[in-house]
Amino acid sequence: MTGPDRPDCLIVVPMKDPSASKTRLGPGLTQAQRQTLARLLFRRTIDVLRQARTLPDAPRFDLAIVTSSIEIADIAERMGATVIAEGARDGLSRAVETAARWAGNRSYASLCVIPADLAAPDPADLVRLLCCGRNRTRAVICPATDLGTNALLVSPPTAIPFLYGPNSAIRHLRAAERAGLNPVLLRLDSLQFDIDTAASLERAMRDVPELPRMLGQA
Ligand SMILES: Nc1nc2c(ncn2[C@@H]2O[C@H](COP(=O)(O)OP(=O)(O)OP(=O)(O)O)[C@@H](O)[C@H]2O)c(=O)[nH]1
Ligand SMILES: O=C(O)[C@H](O)COP(=O)(O)O
Repeated sequence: MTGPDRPDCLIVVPMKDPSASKTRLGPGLTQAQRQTLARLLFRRTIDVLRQARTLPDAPRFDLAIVTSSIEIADIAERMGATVIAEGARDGLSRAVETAARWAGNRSYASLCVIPADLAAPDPADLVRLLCCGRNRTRAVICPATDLGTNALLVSPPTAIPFLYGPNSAIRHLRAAERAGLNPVLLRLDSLQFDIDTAASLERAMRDVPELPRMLGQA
C-alpha cells in the first residue's frame, strides 16, 4: 500500500453493517434475507474489482473498504482489501469524506467510489470508468437510473464535497464543475443498476440468476 511503485488510484467501497443495510427492501425480504443480500452483493463487488485488475488496459489501483462494521472489516481483510475505519455513523457522504482524506493523506492522485449494492457490475465497465479518468477530465460520475451516484472518480480525492442522496449524480456534477474539474457524466450499463428498492430488487432477481438461489428463493 505504500512505496514508490504504489498505484495512483484508490478504489474505495463504502459499506454499512449488514444488520443496518437495505432497509428500504423491508417488507419484501426478511431481516435475515436483507443481511444475506447485503453480504452477497458486498463480496461480489470485491470479487468483480479484483477481476477488473486482471483485464488488459486496467489501470493499477489499490482497494479499500470504508466501514464502521467489525463484520465487514473482517470480510474485507480476508479478501485482501484495506480497511478504513469510519468515524461516527453519520451517513454515506461523511464516510466517503473520511476515505477521501485518508487517500489524500497518502498522496493517491485519485479516488474512485464504488457502492457495494450494484446488481451486476461488469469488470470491463469498471476499467472503462478508470480509463475515462485518464483523459482530460478530473471527475467522472456514473449515474444510476434514478440519478443517484453509482460510481464516482475524482482527482485529487478531496477536490469536491460528497453529496450523496436524491439526484446526487447531478449535485456531484455541479460540484465538480464549480471545482474546475471538467467533469464527465458516464453512463455504463452495468453501473446503472443498484439494488435499493423493491422494484430494483425484482429486476435484479430476474436479471441476475444467482440472486434467487443465494437468497433461498429459487
Ligand atoms: N461506510 C458507510 N457506508 C454506507 C453508509 N450509508 C450507505 N453506505 C453504503 O453505500 C452504498 C449505497 O448506500 P445505500 O443505497 O443507501 O444502501 P443501504 O444503506 O444499504 O440501503 P438503505 O438502508 O435502504 O438506505 C452501500 O454500499 C451502503 O452500504 C454509511 O453511513 N457508512
Ligand atoms: O446514490 C446515492 O446518492 C446514494 O447511493 C443513495 O442513493 P440510493 O439510495 O438511491 O442508492
